[in-house]
Formats: sequence, C-alpha cells, structure tokens
Amino acid sequence: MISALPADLERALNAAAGRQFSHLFLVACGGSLSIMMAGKYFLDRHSGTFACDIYNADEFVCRDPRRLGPDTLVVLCSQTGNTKETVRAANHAKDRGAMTIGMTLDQTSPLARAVDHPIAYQASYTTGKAIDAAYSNYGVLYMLLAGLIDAREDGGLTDDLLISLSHLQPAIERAHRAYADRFETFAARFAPREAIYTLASGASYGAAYSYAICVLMEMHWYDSQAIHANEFFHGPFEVVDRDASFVVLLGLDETRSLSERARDFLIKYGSRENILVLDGAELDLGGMSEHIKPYLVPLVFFDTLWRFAYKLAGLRDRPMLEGRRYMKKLSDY
Ligand SMILES: N[C@@H]1[C@@H](O)[C@H](O)[C@@H](COP(=O)(O)O)O[C@@H]1O
Repeated sequence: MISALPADLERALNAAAGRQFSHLFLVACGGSLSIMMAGKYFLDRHSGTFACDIYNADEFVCRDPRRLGPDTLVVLCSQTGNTKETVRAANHAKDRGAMTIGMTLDQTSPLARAVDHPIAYQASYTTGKAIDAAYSNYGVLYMLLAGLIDAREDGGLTDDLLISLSHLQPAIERAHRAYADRFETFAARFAPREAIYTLASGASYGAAYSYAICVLMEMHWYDSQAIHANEFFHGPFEVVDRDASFVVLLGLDETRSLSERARDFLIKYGSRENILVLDGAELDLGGMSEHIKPYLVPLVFFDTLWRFAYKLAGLRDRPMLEGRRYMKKLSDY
C-alpha cells in the first residue's frame, strides 16, 4: 500500500504552500500534454480555490497569457526532459516570475535543470522497464494536484488517491487479460485499414488524444484523430459508414453519457465489428475509491491500448518506436 508521497513531490508541495498562487498552468507537448488534459479534469472537479489552463508548450510561450506572473504556478512535463519547446516554456515561465515544477524521467535533463522543482516519474513505454503505474506520469501528476488542492481545501483527496493508486497496477494486469481476445480479433480487422479514429470525453479524452497522435499516427502512420464524443456530432460523424473504424473509450466520469451517445450512433450507422469499445464499467477496479476510479480508468485504457498497438504493429510489419521518419531522426526543424 502506498502511504506517502514521493520525497521530491513533497518538497515541491512544501515550496508551493509558501506561495499564494492564483492560477495553475499545465504545459507540455504530445503524450506529455495528453496527461495534462486528465489533470485539468481532476482539478475542475475538485479545486474550488484555483483554476487551471493547459497549453502546448510553444503556444504557451507565444500566447504569453497575461495572467502568467509571480502568483502563478506552472507544471511542465517532458518524458525525456529534452523537448525544446517545453524547456523554453519553463524558462519563459521563470522569466515571468512564476514558480515552476517539472516532471521528467531524467533528473539531469534540460527540463530538470530549468525548473525550480524537478519531480521524477516512471515510464515503461519508452524504457521497456516494468513499472508500477502509480508512479507513472498520470499517477505522479494526480498526486501533485491532489496535494495542491488538499493544502488549500483539506478534501482528503491525497489519502483516497494513494489507496486507489495502490490498486492500479493489478487492475491494469487484469484488464490486459480481459481484453486479450478482443484485441486479437480487432487487430486483424484494423490492421489493413487506412484510418482509425479514437473517441472519448472527460477524463479519458487525453488518452484518446495521445493514442491518436502519438501512437496511431506517429508509430503506424494511420490517418487518425482524437474526436471528442460530443464534437463528433458537429462534423466528424459524416465519415461514418460500415467500413469506418473507431476506438471508443467509455470512461466512468460525469461525461460518460456523451461517449455512450456517440457509441450508440456508431453501432447503429457503422458496423459493430469496426467499433472497438473499451468500457470502464467492465473493468475490475477492486480496492479503488469510487470517486477516484474515473481518473484512473484512462491509465488502464492507455496501457492496454498500447499493447493493442503492438498487435497491430505485428500484423502491419511496423517497428513502432523505431519506425519514425522524422522524430529523433531530424534535428533541423
Ligand atoms: N510522440 C511523442 C510523445 O510521446 C512525447 O510525449 C512528446 C514530447 O516528448 P517529451 O515527453 O519527451 O517531452 O513528443 C512526441 O509528441
């Protein structure tokens, strides 16, 4: 059972407690940006004393929100700690007098050196090392946000979160087993397709965003997009026909009905065999607190979908991480 926050995170929280910040900015790029979307959902639901915005790192620098200043806190995330836009955003925030916290795997990286308070987390996607998902990017971000909220509102969020995170990794392992046959079947159907869309809402939208742009596009070169479950009805649903392929993430948060409506439309006007539905309600999340479950479901979705991506890769003869043409191959862009 996890009973305490990691020491580096605790130090950052103590430093934040000494600053009466009025606003929080969550800043990153790509997959690291996607976790901020879930973080904002968590904050929107629980924080009554400060609000937050999320920004792509370069947009943050160029837009330069007028509110950014000494009474703001900026949380950045970069897995490698090398993403130049994110490092630039950290420096920009510091120039404006904001307090900065940077989440990264590498505590010697440019991001770790640029921020006031670096915080470590674990990742298996890029390192291949097995981890406890409690200490993944999502897990550590939620710990940080719960700590920030509890420091002002004493909602007991951190205790509930830590108990729930203790049960996350076993829930992920169970989900892998539960989805194995479904993924086998859908991988064979989706592998030859040109386009796959991923649809979600609320706390799960970030997982859909990351899956669409960082996995299906970046690793597989599919035509792909994350579609918000209600925005779906404001344009994208015109692509639906019997051949259209969709991944639908049905979360457990307050926006679930939005995704259910889109799923029902897809099943009615598309073809059920091309709609891969992952439903938080079918997961065994034993041990987790009811009100924390909705925030942890996206981690289960993303972890299991990552395995689905490898199944597709096997059938499509794609090398996943090593198959990029531009990222980490070119530097002059
Ligand atoms: N597809 C990758 C993402 O997976 C990664 O998150 C992002 C930023 O990288 P980093 O997290 O190292 O800053 O770059 C790309 O978008």
